[in-house]
Amino acid sequence: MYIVTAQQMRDLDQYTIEQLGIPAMSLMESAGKAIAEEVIAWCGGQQEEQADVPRGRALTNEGGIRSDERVIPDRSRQHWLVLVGKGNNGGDGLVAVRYLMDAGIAVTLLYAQDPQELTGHAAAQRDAAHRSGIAYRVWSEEWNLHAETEEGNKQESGINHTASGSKQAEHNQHPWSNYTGIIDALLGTGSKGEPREPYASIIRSANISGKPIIAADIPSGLNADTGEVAENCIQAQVTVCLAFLKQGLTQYPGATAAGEVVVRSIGIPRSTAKQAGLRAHLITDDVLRDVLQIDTSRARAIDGHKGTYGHVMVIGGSMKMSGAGLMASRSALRIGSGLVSWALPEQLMKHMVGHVPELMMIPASEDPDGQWKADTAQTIVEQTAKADVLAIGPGLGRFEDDNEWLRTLWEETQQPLVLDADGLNILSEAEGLSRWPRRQADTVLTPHPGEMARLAGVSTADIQRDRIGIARDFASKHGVVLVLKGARTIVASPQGDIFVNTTGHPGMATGGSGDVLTGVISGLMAQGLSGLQAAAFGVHLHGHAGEEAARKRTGNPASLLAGDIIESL
Ligand SMILES: NC(=O)C1=CN([C@@H]2O[C@H](COP(=O)(O)OP(=O)(O)OC[C@H]3O[C@@H](n4cnc5c(N)ncnc54)[C@H](O)[C@@H]3O)[C@@H](O)[C@H]2O)[C@H](O)CC1
Ligand SMILES: [K+]
Repeated sequence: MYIVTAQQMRDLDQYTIEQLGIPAMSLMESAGKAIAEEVIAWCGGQQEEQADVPRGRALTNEGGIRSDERVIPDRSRQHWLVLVGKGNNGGDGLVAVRYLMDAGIAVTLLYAQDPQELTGHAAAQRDAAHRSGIAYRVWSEEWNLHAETEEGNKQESGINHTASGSKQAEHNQHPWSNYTGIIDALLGTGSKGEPREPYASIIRSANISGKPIIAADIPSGLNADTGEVAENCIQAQVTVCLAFLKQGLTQYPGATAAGEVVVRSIGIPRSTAKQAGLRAHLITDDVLRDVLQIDTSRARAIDGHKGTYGHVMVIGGSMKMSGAGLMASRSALRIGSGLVSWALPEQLMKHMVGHVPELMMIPASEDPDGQWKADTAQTIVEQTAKADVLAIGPGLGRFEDDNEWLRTLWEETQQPLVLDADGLNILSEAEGLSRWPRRQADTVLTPHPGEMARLAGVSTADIQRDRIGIARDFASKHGVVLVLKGARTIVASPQGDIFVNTTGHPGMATGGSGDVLTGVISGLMAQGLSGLQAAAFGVHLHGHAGEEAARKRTGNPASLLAGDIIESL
C-alpha cells in the first residue's frame, strides 16, 4: 500500500484530471460517496452490536437481485451533522450528505463560514445539496462548547442516551445534542498550520460533544505529512482516507487522532503512484512480496545445510549488559541463521557457557572487569573472516578509544553490518558517520528515537515530530539503511524508499526488544536478504512475534519480556 505526502497527492490528483481526463467533479463524487458508505457501515455496525445481529447485512440480496440499499434498522434515530470547510474537503462532505439522506439517515450541514464563500467544485456541490433539500446552519457562538461541559457530554456520548439530572437536561438543549454523529469535512490536505478560527473552535466543540466523528480524508488539524496534531485536532473514530494513504495517518500522534483508517479508492488509478515513482509503502504481505521481492514463506531448501543459511557474528555484550548480546545471538539463530558466533569479553564468556548450546563463542577482550577494550579491533577483524554478517552493539558498553575501535571494524570489514545500541552512540560522536567513508556492503542502523536524536544532533522531540522525513533524509545522506524504531517503525533506504511497519504491541516497549530485532535483521541478512529487505521483513516479523507473545501471556501485557518475543519468532 502506497503512502503519500499532501503534495504527492495533489500531483496525482492533477495528473488524473489533466492527463487522464477524469473530471475533478467525478473524483469528488466518488470521495463523498465513499465517506457516506463508511458512515452507513459504521451505523450498521453500531446497530448490529446493539441488536446482536451478525455483521454482513449491509448488502440486500433478495431473489438474486443485489442492491446497495442499506439495511439499517431504525434509521430514523440517526442524525448526522456534517462540518463543512470552504475547500474541497468540504466538497466531499457536501457529496456525502446526499448519499446519507438517500440511505434514510437525517443530515444537517454546519458550515464553518458563509456558504457563499465556497468556490469551484465545492460550490457546485453546495448548490446540489441545497437543491436536494438538505438543511444547513452556519457556525456561530451558540455552537461553542466549553471544556467545563465536557463531563456532562461524556455521560451523554453514544447513540442511545437517556438524559438524567439537571446538568444533563441543560446540556441536551445544546445544538450538538441533536445529532448522533459528526462528519469532519472541515480541512483536508490543503490545510496549513494550526487551524484558524472559527475552525479551531468547531474542532474543539466537536471533540467535546462526545459524538462519534468520522473524518473525511484526514482529521482536521492533523499535519498530513508528519502526523503532528494541532492544539485543536479532530479525534476521530474512523478516518476515510481518499485515494492513497497519507503519511501523517501512519505516525503517532496522528494515528491516534485518526482512529480506524479506511483507505478508499476514488477513481485515481493505483498505477499512477508507480508511474510517478512514489517510493513509500506500508509494510504488508503484498509489499514484502511484490515490492521488496522477498520469499515470505521462508521455505528451506530440501538439500540445504547450515552453510546455506549464513553465519552471523554478534559483537557485543559486557559484564553489565550480558543479556543483550545473548538475546541478539539467540534471535539470529531463531530466525534461521545457519550459524551464529558471539564475540564477547572473556570474563563474561565464562558465565555464558551452556546458556545457548547452539551458539559459538569467541573470547575477544581480556579486560579483568569484563569490558571491551580498543586493542581488540584487529583480532575481531581477523575473526570476522568466516562470518557473512556482523551485528555490532548489543550490550557493548562504552570504553576508552571506542571510536577508533569501531572505525577499524567499519572500514576493515567487508561484510554487511547491523549497528545498534552503543554501536550507534559511538557513531554519533564527533569522529563519526559524517567523517567516515561509506561502506561498500549494506549497512543497517537501528536507532530508537533517543539514539536517532544523538545521531542527527537534534532533540528526541524533533525526531518524533517528523519521523519519516528525518529517516528519509538521514538514510539518503549517509548511504545506510535506517530503521527508526518505536511504534510504527520506519525503514528508509539510501535510495529514498520508505517502509512503515504496523505490526507490534505496546508490551514490546521493554529492555532487550531492540537486541532481538538486531538478531532478527542480521539473521535474515545471513540468509541472503539485502539490508533493506531484511530490515523491512525483520521489523514486520519482530512485531508479529511481539503480538503473538502478548497473546500467549495470560496476565497483563506489561509483563512481556524480550525473551518471550524470541520464543515467538
Ligand atoms: N485526493 C484527491 O485528489 C481529492 C481530494 N479531494 C479532497 O480535497 C481535499 C483537499 O482540498 P483543498 O481544497 O486543497 O484543501 P482543504 O479542503 O483541505 O482546505 C483548504 C481550505 O482551507 C483553508 N485553510 C488552509 N489552512 C487553514 C487553516 N490552518 N485554518 C483554516 N483554514 C485553512 C484554505 O484557505 C482553503 O480555503 C482533500 O483532503 C480531499 O478531502 C477531492 O474532493 C477529491 C479529489
Ligand atoms: K477532514
